[in-house]
Amino acid sequence: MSRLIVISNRVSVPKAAGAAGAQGGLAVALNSALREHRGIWFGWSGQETAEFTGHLDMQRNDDVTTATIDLEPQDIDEYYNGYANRTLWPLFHYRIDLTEYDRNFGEGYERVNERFADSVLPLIEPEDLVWVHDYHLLPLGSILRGKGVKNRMGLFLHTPWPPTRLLASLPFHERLVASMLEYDVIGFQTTEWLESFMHYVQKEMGLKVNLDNSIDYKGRRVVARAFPIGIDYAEFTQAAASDEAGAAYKALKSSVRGRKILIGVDRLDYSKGLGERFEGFARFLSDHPDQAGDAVLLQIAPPSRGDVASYQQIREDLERKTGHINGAHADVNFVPIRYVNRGYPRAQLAGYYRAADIGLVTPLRDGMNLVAKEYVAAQDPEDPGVLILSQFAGAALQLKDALLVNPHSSEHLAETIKRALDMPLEERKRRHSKLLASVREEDVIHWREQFVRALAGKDRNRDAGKEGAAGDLSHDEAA
Ligand SMILES: O=P(O)(O)OC[C@H]1O[C@H](O[C@H]2O[C@H](CO)[C@@H](O)[C@H](O)[C@H]2O)[C@H](O)[C@@H](O)[C@@H]1O
Ligand SMILES: O=c1ccn([C@@H]2O[C@H](COP(=O)(O)OP(=O)(O)O)[C@@H](O)[C@H]2O)c(=O)[nH]1
Repeated sequence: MSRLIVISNRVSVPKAAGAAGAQGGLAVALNSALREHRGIWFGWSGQETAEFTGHLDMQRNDDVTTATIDLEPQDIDEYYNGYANRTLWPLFHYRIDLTEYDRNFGEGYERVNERFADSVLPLIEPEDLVWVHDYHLLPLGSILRGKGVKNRMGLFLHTPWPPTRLLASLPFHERLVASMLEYDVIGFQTTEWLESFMHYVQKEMGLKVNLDNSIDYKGRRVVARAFPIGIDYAEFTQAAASDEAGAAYKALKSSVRGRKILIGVDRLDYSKGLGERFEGFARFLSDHPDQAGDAVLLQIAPPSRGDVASYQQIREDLERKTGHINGAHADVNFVPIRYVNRGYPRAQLAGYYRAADIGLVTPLRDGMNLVAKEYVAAQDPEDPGVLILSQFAGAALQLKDALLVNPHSSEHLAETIKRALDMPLEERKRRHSKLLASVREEDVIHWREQFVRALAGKDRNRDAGKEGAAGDLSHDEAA
């Protein structure tokens, strides 16, 4: 088995994982994938240093070797807070109103990608498979090729890929996409994002997409496919069975005194649709005064990317909105929205998920959304809660037995909350067993195996026409 060199913006040391609580889905997924492979996980330490030195901090924990570098403040500003999270993140989540273009961000992004390439280069051996993650590092493969790396290299994008007309608003978009075509494999979460990418390369670059999902570019062949990420089902269900989960379950249940519980768990990010969710819940409270005192929404929202103005803004907006809704609907011994700005370890989350009658996962746009899958995995199959899921989350393409909603419509959200609260046990069980089968089978191990197999070049030509393959598309007409 070839060694894996995994490269992502952030590296999370496994010992700390779970305890920190505020980590996103990427860290959760990669920790578990790396435990299975010999190899190295390389990226930014999350720390800053006065001046960039390129010093590699190597550590081995829990069978995962990590190699991290510190970045200097200008790098963090221009690359992470700048081009990654003020330009690409909003654009990739269809928010061109929030997308900022600044020449310095672009330069910082390229400089940090160069720094990543120079630092990881000595760690790459000839037979290694190189697996790069996410929008922070789109040009890394092309920079490594320029430095002589001949290894098989793949990119997996954890976010959506935007429609061509939106992407065309990004200065130098052609150069960015052309750099991605230096990878051997490009993976997306869903066929929807894959179709948008294929549309771009055909319409903007005039390239032909072959029937086996490949694109021929400058004498090389690149395969693009959908690989929907999953949760570490075995690890998660073990955490869900722990004493910590049991204690969290009991504490939450007893605190609501017999009321129904709705739960949301999201990084504090405008893409997660928290404001719209609160509006939908408020509408439910107004439309159903008879049930209004019987339901509590617990929203866990650890702060994220707090140096970026749009994240400061969403935090302020949500504080105002929560205060307003609670002011209008609270009683002396009852507050309808419990809004908590901190992260929790996953075992504790598992207990909260299980205690909740409804999982409210309503992003306006999301690459996948692992919280939706964790909510399903945490339920009691004999008395499961109901998952309400945004039609715009990548997860909606797999979790079709959830109650799918349009998160922009407070009316639709309110009606769906009512429907979920009134849903008979038999229907809850029927829906849950189908959701559970998908979450259990399409787990993170399946995701990793599928991607690594494609990266190793073992399934070329094999997947045309399968679910998730570009063979699903009409190549000239994909939108
Ligand atoms: O590292 P941060 O800036 O704190 O952000 C956390 C992660 O957020 C994003 O997660 C995405 O990956 C998930 C797993 O594939 C997916 O379920 C979710 O829909 C995505 O939003 C981001 O893409 C990661 O790079 C960040 O680490
Ligand atoms: O307090 C928290 C909030 C979230 N998470 C984890 O962070 C991940 C969020 O992943 P998701 O794909 O839903 O969204 P992302 O944050 O990556 O956009 C999930 O595994 C959550 O269990 C956590 O451990 N503690």
